Amino acid sequence: MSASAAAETSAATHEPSSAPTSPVKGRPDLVRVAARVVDLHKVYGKGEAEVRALDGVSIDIARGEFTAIMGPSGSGKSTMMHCAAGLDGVTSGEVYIGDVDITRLKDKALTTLRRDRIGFVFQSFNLIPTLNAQENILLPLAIAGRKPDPAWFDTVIDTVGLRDRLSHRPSELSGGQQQRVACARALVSRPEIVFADEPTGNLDSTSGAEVLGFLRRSVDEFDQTIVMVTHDPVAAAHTDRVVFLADGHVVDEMREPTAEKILERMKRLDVRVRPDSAGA
Ligand SMILES: Nc1ncnc2c1ncn2[C@@H]1O[C@H](COP(=O)(O)OP(=O)(O)OP(=O)(O)O)[C@@H](O)[C@H]1O
Repeated sequence: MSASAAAETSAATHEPSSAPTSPVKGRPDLVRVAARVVDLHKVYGKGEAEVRALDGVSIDIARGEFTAIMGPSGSGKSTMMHCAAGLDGVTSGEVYIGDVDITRLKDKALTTLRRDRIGFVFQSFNLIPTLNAQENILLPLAIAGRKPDPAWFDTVIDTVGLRDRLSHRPSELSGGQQQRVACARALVSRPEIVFADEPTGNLDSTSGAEVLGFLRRSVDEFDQTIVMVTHDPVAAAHTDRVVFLADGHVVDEMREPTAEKILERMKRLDVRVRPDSAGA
């Protein structure tokens, strides 16, 4: 995705995240759920080249929780996140953001929903090189024709610790600082949910810990909902809940995760996926 497209999809209203909480008719359970995928299937290719990347995945993402999606390489993590965030179409199944099944939306409505209700953080930051940090952070709101809430902007800037870097361009910032700009950009519009795809994948452990600390604070202090795809058990240990995928299926989940417990679980998944490594 281009940086501008990423910025556009990050744009959102600055209404608080409580926006659309009315239950789907007959589905009062959806009130507590920020996002939900139901029996999701995603098939790439045809015939001999067919890959069943997701094979009946159902996950509820509770409001105000930090959820990690983990699993071996090729297990379907990125596909799941892209389908859940409306960046990719599904083969079958339902995907709810709040109470809206986004698989039923036409392109324009889907683009608007992504812009107004979802924040994105990508591994590669996706900042606009010619804009300074403040302009990057505010770009999605500018594209949406909205003004930032000054008090909320201040809160976000202080939380990510970027106050003295606002006039710097991305090339003048460290990787960790750039990712904090990207996090601020995702959060300044108060989206209902933030999807983060390997947000610490390009960072050293210190910068990664800073970014994860910030994401954690945004959940604890601002009631943000975050879904993060990661390979890193240390990163996933910052979350409330880890959902494990293998071969396009949800195979387990863990609450109050620790890096040790996650590592142990991942080892068993790797053995399942690659039986040859069982004795290794
Ligand atoms: N555009 C595509 N066309 C064909 N196959 C694809 C495509 N995208 C993904 N796949 C396949 O779908 C399966 C799931 O891929 P996905 O990228 O979701 O896995 P992942 O768990 O995110 O992997 P990784 O940890 O390596 O990033 C893999 O077998 C992959 O090769």
